[in-house]
Amino acid sequence: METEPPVRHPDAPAPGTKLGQHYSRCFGCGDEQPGGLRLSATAGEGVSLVAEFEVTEAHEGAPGLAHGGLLACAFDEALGGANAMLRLPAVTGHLQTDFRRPVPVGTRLHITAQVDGVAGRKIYSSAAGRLNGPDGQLALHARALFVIVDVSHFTTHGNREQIAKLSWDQAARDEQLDFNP
Ligand SMILES: CCCCCCCC/C=C\CCCCCCCC(=O)SCCNC(=O)CCNC(=O)[C@H](O)C(C)(C)COP(=O)(O)OP(=O)(O)OC[C@H]1O[C@@H](n2cnc3c(N)ncnc32)[C@H](O)[C@@H]1OP(=O)(O)O
Repeated sequence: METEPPVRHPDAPAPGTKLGQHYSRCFGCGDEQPGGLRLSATAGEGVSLVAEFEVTEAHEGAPGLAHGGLLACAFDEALGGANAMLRLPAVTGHLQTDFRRPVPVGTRLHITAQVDGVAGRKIYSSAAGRLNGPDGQLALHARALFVIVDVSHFTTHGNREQIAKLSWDQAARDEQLDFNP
């Protein structure tokens, strides 16, 4: 697949900037979603970000170990967040996750996610997850395809009442929807 290198948007948050939640009820990053992952993300260099979350008992699959689907969710969130550096609304079309090491409850999972290339509406991304910090053991690797969508994707298919409750500051900036942040 021929891709163009991703171009960091001039208004993308500077590297090191903590990214806000894009939606308070988001299972990945929202603080009003009980049992959610509460992933916190920081803008990285280029078109990338760094994200972390604490694996708790709410995330168990086997006793004392994280559920694989929840770990995939964390990657979906982190990879989706990396699109904020392009400042383009996009949704996950395809997500594949390699589980290389078990992730125990109590781990702080450290995720680096980056956009690798863009082809028309298609955004190709990858991410790695390490145990308890940037130099920790590699536990997961993921690749994803995101598809750039119009805002009407959310207004047509989403819940209009919940969308209407979003404040303008949260929903838009510079006459564009503000996707994280
Ligand atoms: C006032 C408004 C306020 C709004 C507030 C919003 C707040 C929220 C803020 C920010 C959101 C960020 C949220 C982050 C959360 C993490 C991300 C998620 O979990 S997203 C949820 C999971 N994903 C879905 O639900 C997608 C469901 N799928 C679809 O809707 C469609 O299939 C879609 C949009 C992905 C594509 O549909 P098409 O009809 O637009 O386009 P086609 O032509 O089918 O695909 C375009 C290209 O992509 C390829 N493609 C699509 N899916 C593919 C796949 N699975 N594998 C390979 N290629 C695929 C196609 O082959 C095509 O390629 P060729 O242009 O022909 O080269």
